[in-house]
Amino acid sequence: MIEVKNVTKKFGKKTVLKGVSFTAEKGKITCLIGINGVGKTTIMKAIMALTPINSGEILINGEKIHKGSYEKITFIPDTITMLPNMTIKDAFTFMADFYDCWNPKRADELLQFFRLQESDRISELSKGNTAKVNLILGLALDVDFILMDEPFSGIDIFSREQIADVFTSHLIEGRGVIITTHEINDIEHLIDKAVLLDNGVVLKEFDTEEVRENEGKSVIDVMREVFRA
Ligand SMILES: Nc1ncnc2c1ncn2[C@@H]1O[C@H](COP(=O)(O)OP(=O)(O)OP(=O)(O)O)[C@@H](O)[C@H]1O
Repeated sequence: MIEVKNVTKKFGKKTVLKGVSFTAEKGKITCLIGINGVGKTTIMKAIMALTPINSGEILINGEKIHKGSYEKITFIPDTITMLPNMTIKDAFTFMADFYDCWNPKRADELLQFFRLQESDRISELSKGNTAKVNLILGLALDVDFILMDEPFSGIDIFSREQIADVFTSHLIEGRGVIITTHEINDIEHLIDKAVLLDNGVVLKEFDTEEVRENEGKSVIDVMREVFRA
């Protein structure tokens, strides 16, 4: 489980996270939802210890993040980190050299799933295909938790649908996923937990199935209630 406990984060004088708490479980998809600039990426970076926090605590399977945690958790940013002149094959080789937990079989399976070729050059990929390669590089790591920053941002409907299909496939099963989005429509039916954020504060954290069954409400219904209150 990932536990984010009362985390605050300042950039200069600006407090961006104001006591953020929530949990994300293994085997579930947790979605951080909020408009641009509310602090979603900052939370992801804080979980990965890529940005220092001012107070609070973040635990991964009960432990503070340390060097060894990077074999348990990975972060897929919203831009690709590979060099543009690399082919997908080069990127896979780089990942295999760098990470002990790289799973080449799953990488190939994902490549087929997205109908991409190993010889495709990163610089020549469309925006949608770049997002897919980025996703493959994260999903092919055998880790417990996968953090994805805006995986659906700025890509066409068919690519979005294909990426959504991955979320319901065996390629993700059993792992904990945290996604950020400001656009819930495509993934509403996929997520197990929603964390509604505004201005560095968690307004509501809820189990989507529970709310659907007990209150007959969709995630969007709850968002309307909370964000428009
Ligand atoms: N390195 C930084 N230095 C100063 N301010 C920063 C830095 N990184 C983020 N911020 C500020 O922190 C706030 C939250 O940014 P963050 O990127 O976490 O938001 P977000 O919810 O992910 O937004 P988006 O949906 O646009 O990606 C913004 O006001 C942003 O300008």
